[in-house]
Amino acid sequence: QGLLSPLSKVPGPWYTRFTSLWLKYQEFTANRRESIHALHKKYGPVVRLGPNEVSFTSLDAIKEIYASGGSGYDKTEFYSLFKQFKTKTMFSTLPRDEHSKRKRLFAERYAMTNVMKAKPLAAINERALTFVSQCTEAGKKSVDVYVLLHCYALDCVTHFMFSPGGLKSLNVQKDFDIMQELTYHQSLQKNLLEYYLPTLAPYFPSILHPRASPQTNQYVQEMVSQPNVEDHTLVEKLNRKESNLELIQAAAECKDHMAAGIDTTGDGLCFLMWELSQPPNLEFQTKLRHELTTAPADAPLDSLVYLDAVIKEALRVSPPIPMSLPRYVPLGGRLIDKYFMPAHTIVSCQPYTVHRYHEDVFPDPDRFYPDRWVEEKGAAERNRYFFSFATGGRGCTGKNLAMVEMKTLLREVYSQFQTTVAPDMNASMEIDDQIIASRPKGQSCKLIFTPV
Ligand code: HEM
Repeated sequence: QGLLSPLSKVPGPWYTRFTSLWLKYQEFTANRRESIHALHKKYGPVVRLGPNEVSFTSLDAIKEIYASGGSGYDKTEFYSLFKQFKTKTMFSTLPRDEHSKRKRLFAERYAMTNVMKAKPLAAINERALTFVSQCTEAGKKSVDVYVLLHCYALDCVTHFMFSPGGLKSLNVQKDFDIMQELTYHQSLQKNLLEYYLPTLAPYFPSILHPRASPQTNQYVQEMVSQPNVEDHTLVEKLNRKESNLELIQAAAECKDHMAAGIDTTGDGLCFLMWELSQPPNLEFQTKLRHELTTAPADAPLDSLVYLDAVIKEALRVSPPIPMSLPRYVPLGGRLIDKYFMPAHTIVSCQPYTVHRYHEDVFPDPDRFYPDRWVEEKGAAERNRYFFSFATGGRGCTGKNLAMVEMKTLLREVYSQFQTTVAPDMNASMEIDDQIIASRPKGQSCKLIFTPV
């Protein structure tokens, strides 16, 4: 099969024709993303990862895999790992038709017009001010922003879904416990075992099962049956009769969005503030502060172009979901980047590599350099290659919410403070891969906030 397969023309190490053991080894040792990236550097824009798996980097491949026909190809069983309360959610629905029915429920809630309504905005603003007051209170002492940013992201997303029942983990201990339950866990290998041995998984001893999150489960279940929720919230929509969801399905969706919204936004902001606090990058902070302090107080978030550039650059260099987003080639097979892929081949692109491979689009790609986003020349091309939120019908539902959360917080912080790396910061900020997302390895990022 190795030599006769239509995939035999795809470049890659010889052993990938015969076995997927190499790839599985990289996955279990949390090295999948880096090793795929190294293969692309050695073999080019298309590489074979295993007998039935190929990785791509080009814009044509991205469009074909993730956006052809609107939602691109079906997801693989990998996504079944992301069920909640043993129930399928929009994210873990594999076939595209079934997915688009469910998606219709969410589109209006996550649209910018809903996110920007007075009530959801007021909740985000209030949380950003609480974040800032904690930085002020710390005075000259260091602040662990890794912790606070996860609290901020959790508080914002739960307010959006459940107001008035949103969490206040930034300043309420029992809510903080929920943030901890969701953030500090190590389930990569356990999730992979469940993925590769699905028939044995029910018989695993409990130590091999991914983490449980009892406090979160209880909170979400209480929130979905909460009376008198505000009009803009997600749960208000999910609980409508015409939405046709059982209570457990609504709870599963909400828990999924909570999980999707905490580490991504939290880690994205954390990598961003860490980058901005590096001594050579303080000049970018100065430019950002200039934009924020010279703009009128009521300037719309979208008019702050340098703020947008800083966020895009942070999400480009350290995408919170940096790893392959696997899909199946549909019946009949498809031609992708001139290679014929038979039906059911697993194909993917990984944001980490998409953002680094094309040096004509992103010169000096490992460097954090926000100014590249404000250059007019090449702007359309850069935006086309920006893949942190994926693309097409299965791209990030929460993108608008995440952008508004990030912009609101950064506007508050960088118009009032300069941040620098704290002398007692010794945790690693290396990208540490989880099952699909990543996080800073040391799970701590200490900065000093100096009022300006
Ligand atoms: C900086 C922050 C964020 C980043 C970088 C991000 C990134 C992504 C990416 C790359 C995907 C596609 C994953 C795949 O195809 O496997 C995705 C999907 C998704 N995201 Fe986000 N996300 C962020 C914030 C959020 C927030 C705040 C929410 C919700 C409140 C959210 C909810 C979702 C949902 C529900 C999906 C599944 C969409 C579907 O299956 O149709 N995300 N996100």
